[in-house]
Amino acid sequence: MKPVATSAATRTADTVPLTKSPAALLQGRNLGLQGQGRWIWRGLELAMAAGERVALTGPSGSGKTTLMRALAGLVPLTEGELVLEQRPLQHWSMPEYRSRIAYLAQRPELGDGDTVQAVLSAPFSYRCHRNQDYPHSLIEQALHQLGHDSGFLQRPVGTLSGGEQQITALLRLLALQPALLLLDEPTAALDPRAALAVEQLLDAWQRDTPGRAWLWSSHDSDQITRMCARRITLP
Ligand SMILES: Nc1ncnc2c1ncn2[C@@H]1O[C@H](COP(=O)(O)OP(=O)(O)OP(=O)(O)O)[C@@H](O)[C@H]1O
Repeated sequence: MKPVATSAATRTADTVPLTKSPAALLQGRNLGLQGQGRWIWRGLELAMAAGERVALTGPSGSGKTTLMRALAGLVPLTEGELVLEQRPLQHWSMPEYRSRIAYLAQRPELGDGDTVQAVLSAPFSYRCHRNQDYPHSLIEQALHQLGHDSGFLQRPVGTLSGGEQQITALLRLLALQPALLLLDEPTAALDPRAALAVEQLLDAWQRDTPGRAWLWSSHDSDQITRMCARRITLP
């Protein structure tokens, strides 16, 4: 894993040259994002292979959240190109792209009127997921692993704690079986025991199907060591 050289004016990240590899999952070339008249990051080169567990680290304000949002297609890049599974971003429909690469926000939006069950099953009514069935047993099993019974599914999301909202958002992503998870401080709102349960759940999710990968942002260096094999660091 050799860092790709960039000019002195640009930021660098740990990269792997993957252009021709059939296992290439996500590649970002010369990525740059401008916000309010300044570059948040620029000249980023990054690559992830199928099956990789990668950490995204860097000081507060270095742009980890904005990078994840850009990789997820939620924020348009100012410069650069994204290639997912050998296909440039512009050749994907956004719903299809977002079903392959899923972003878990630090403070996810769930609405406040619906139950957990309604939030989890809503994406399956979208056209892009019409060929997928809602995975009842996967969700039941995951809930059990996280220490909740099926009564959790009937809770109105407006009554959930921050940690419970994070868990609900994570389950919503896992139900759609993406290839790449972008996890933005996924356990920040959880107590240590619940955080460990989420780590175990994600570990099992990743091992379950070859090729599943994640990019995991956390300020907890012990967690990064447990959950990631290499890191991309923003300066
Ligand atoms: N939409 C936006 N427009 C302009 N600037 C933005 C926008 N979103 C974020 N920023 C700025 O980009 C910088 C990076 O923010 P970001 O939240 O990505 O950092 P971070 O590394 O995730 O921080 P933390 O570790 O504290 O969560 C900050 O200075 C932030 O104010």
